[in-house]
Amino acid sequence: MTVTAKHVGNTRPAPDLATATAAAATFLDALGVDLSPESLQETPARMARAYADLLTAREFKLTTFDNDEGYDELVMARNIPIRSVCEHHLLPFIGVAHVGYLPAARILGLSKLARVVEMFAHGTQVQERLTKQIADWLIKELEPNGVGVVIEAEHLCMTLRGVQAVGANTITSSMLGVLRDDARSRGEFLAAAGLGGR
Ligand SMILES: Nc1nc2c(ncn2[C@@H]2O[C@H](COP(=O)(O)OP(=O)(O)OP(=O)(O)O)[C@@H](O)[C@H]2O)c(=O)[nH]1
Ligand SMILES: [Zn+2]
Repeated sequence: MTVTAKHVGNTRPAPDLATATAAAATFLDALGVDLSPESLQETPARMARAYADLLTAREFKLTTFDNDEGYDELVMARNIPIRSVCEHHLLPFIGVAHVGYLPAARILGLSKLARVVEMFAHGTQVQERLTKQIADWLIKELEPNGVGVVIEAEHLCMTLRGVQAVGANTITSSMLGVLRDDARSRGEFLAAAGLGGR
């Protein structure tokens, strides 16, 4: 199965770069940014491309394999990079995701954990929703015995501007199935995520 933005509920049309470039020029001009120096002339177009890049997910092939060995312990990818933009300020939030699951009938190609994260991160997001969407999607598509997702991220809207809480980061988690209900499995997952058992 090829996973496209539509499969993860994103039905936005493809970016219209010409309109976005014109709008970026108007926006910067209204903020008093002088676009006349040669080095800034391409800036509205760069800005449009940069935001289009942040908001457009890459499709991928969801490769799963039969769990021939009956492997039923935790499979976990740690420190998957996250780059997303907050829906309130359109400023990036960046950090890492730790994603794990307890296999049942199928196991997932390992890179696909990072690809699922990337797919949901491309768009306007809040960290809580991003965390839950990744976990819910994996439960539905892979039907494992459990899923855990932890995200640790710095929100630039909170560290560069506004309250300017430099160094603050936010941790969210979503645990489903056995990883939610069984204290030992949950503790093992959270310890592997660097959060200690809880
Ligand atoms: N829950 C949640 N809040 C977020 C996330 N990203 C940004 N925010 C918050 O969204 C809120 C928007 O608050 P507003 O009061 O409308 O905006 P603001 O006046 O710019 O707020 P300040 O950032 O406090 O200056 C802020 O508290 C942000 O920190 C996120 O992923 N999850
Ligand atoms: Zn924000």
